[in-house]
Amino acid sequence: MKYQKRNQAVVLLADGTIFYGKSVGNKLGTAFGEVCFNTGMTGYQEIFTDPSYFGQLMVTTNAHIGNYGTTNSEVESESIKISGLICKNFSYEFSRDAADASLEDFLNKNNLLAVSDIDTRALVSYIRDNGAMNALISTDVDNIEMLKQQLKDIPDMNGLELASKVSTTEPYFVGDESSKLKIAALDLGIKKNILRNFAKRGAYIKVFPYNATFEDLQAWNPDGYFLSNGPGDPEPLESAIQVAKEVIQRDLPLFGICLGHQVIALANGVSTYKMHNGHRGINHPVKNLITGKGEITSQNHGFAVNREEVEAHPDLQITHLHLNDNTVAGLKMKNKNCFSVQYHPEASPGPNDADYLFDDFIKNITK
Ligand SMILES: NC(=O)CC[C@H](N)C(=O)O
Repeated sequence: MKYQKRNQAVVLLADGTIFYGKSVGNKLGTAFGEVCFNTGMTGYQEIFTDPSYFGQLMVTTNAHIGNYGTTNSEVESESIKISGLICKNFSYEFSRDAADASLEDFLNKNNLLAVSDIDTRALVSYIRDNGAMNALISTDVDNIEMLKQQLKDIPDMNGLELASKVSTTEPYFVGDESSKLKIAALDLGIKKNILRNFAKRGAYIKVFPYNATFEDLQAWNPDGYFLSNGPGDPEPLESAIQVAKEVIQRDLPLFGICLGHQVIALANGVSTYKMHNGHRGINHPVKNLITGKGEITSQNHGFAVNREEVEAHPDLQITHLHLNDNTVAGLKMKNKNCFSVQYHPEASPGPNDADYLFDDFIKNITK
C-alpha cells in the first residue's frame, strides 16, 4: 500500500471525554450523532447502510474493519446511513474474491467521515458504563472548545423523529407483480433484506412513504400490512401509530419489525423508553416463549417497549424475551392477527434463526 499521511482526528463525547485517532479516507471535517456500538464480527457494510442507524456514530468493536472489502449485493439501502465511523484498525487492503471495492472507496463514494486508531475497547467500555450520549468525530483537532459548543446544539435522540429523513418519498414495488399475495409496507427506514424475504416467499410488496395513511395503503387492496424498522424515537411517529391502530381495529394481518414493533406497542397504549445502552450485534440471545426454543438474533435498537405495561395489558402477550436483560423481544395481540419483534429476523447481518417469522406472517395472511 502506498503510504499516505493520515490526519489527526478526535472522538469527543457530550460529557467532554476525548479519544484521539486518525482520519480514514478523503473526508475531513466534523460529524455529529449519538454514539453507539455494534459487536458484530462481520457485516459492516450492512450495518453502515441500515437506515435504522441514521443519526448515529458507529463504533465497531471488531479489531479489523474493511478486511473483506465491499460489494453492491450487501447494501441494506442505497447509501451509507450512519453519520460517522469509529474503529480500531482500518484495513485499506481487502481480500475476498466476491468484493468489488475497498471499504475506503465505499466510504469515499458516500462522503463519510471515519476515524481509526481509536481504543475502541476503552470507548465501548466507557459508553457501556455511562450510557448512550451524543458525540462528534472531527479532524478539526485544534478547535476542541468550538467543537464542544457545536455539540451542545445537537438534538437528543430521545424524542427525535428520524423516519422522515430516510423513508421513500414515492411508493415503489418489489417482487412478482402477478402474485396473489400483496403486502403493503410502511417504510420507516426499511432494510432491503426485509423486502427480499417477502419477495422470496412469493409476495408482491408496495412500499409506502412513512406518512402514508391507512386509506392510502388500503386503496391498493393488500392482503397484509407491514411496519418496518427505522431510526429515531418511535413516540413522535403519530401517523404510523394511527395506521397501526386502524389495521388492528379491522383485524387485518399485521407484522412489525423493530421500530414497527415499537409502533404497534404504542398503538396499543404501551409506552416505549430509551435504553441505557441499546442492543446492537449479531449474537443476541432470545427465548421464544411459545416454543421454549432459543434463538440467536441480529439486533439494532436503542429504545424498547415497557415490559410491565405489556404484561398488564389484557390484549397483549409477550412471545419473545431477550435473555440478557429480560426486555421484550416480541409480542402478539391475543385476539388479533398481529405480532411483532424487536429484533431482526431478516438478519443481514447476522444469523437466520428467526426467519420463520416471515413464514408465520405469510401463514397469517393466507389462513
Ligand atoms: N432497527 C430499528 O428499527 C431501531 C428502532 C429504533 N430506532 C430504536 O433505536 O430502538
